[in-house]
Amino acid sequence: MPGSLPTVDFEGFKDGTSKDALEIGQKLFEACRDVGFAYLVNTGIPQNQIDGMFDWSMKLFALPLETKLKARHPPEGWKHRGYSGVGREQVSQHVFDPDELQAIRTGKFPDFKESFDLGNEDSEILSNVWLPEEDFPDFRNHAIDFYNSCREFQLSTLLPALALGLGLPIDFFHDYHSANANQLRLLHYPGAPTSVFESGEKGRIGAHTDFGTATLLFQDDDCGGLEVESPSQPGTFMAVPPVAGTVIFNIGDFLMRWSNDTLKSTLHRVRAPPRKDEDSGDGIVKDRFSMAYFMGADYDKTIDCLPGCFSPLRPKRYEPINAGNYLNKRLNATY
Ligand SMILES: O=C(O)CCC(=O)C(=O)O
Ligand SMILES: [Fe+2]
Repeated sequence: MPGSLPTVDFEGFKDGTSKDALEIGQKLFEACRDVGFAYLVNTGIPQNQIDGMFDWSMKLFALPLETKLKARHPPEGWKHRGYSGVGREQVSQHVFDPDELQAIRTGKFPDFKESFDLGNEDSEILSNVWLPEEDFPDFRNHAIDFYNSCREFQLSTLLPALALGLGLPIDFFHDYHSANANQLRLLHYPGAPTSVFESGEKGRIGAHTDFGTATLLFQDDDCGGLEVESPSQPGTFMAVPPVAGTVIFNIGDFLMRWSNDTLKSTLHRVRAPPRKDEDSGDGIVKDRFSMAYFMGADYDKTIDCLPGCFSPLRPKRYEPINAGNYLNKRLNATY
């Protein structure tokens, strides 16, 4: 078991009809019930594509701010598309001019990160926001291909495995995830002197739960800093270091509610990695890059407690709810 999370290996899952596939589903279910997080291996998402997307992400965030702002995130909180500058989330005003950026650098905003969001390229309601092709040629194609690889794994393997693990028909979740309402977020946490993280002046991402169905999280091999709340000791966070060849998976609040709280949407955060023993001076905490693929349910679907997750002894805790209403309410709250 790398680190402190369970590992689920999808080798041999194929079309999901074998006994091995059922066991994989059960293992995934147990991880989601007991921890809400797992390391996944053999997802079929090509490693060279993951590495390549990290390279694109690094190049994107290294562009001048004026260029990145050509793909500025729309002002509506629910339209998670395009570029958000450092400090944009959590605050209500735009903070894009250099003086304000300096204010952020000197500690006005605790979440020290910038991000770029994209989703279904064919969506009419929620269209992608790209940089002009001449400013950053080929990025668009690569980002869409990577999004599609994540979606392929989600539909061909992950959701079927989850359905099997919950004792549901293998295609149960497909009807609720057919509209391609997912989001890929590229994240960059700039480096800074160790002391500003230690003093609490800056953070990376505060403790939160994700709010959709589930998330695939890719973190760069180098930095570390992701922490997940311990299932046995609430309030205590355990380090979830990067492990080569794995993808991190976690449940979101929407699926937790749908499962009558059988599956856990677990608190997690990113902090600066701990200071190394030999580093007694004011060293620099490295930049960190990560990519999160948030799976979202179709906005027009209404969900009721999953079959098998309620009984006379464990009554339904929640009313049926429309996915669009639920997700929009949550999205608007963070921006
Ligand atoms: O950067 C990370 O590793 C975590 C990101 C995250 O939890 C999020 O964006 O919801
Ligand atoms: Fe998260």
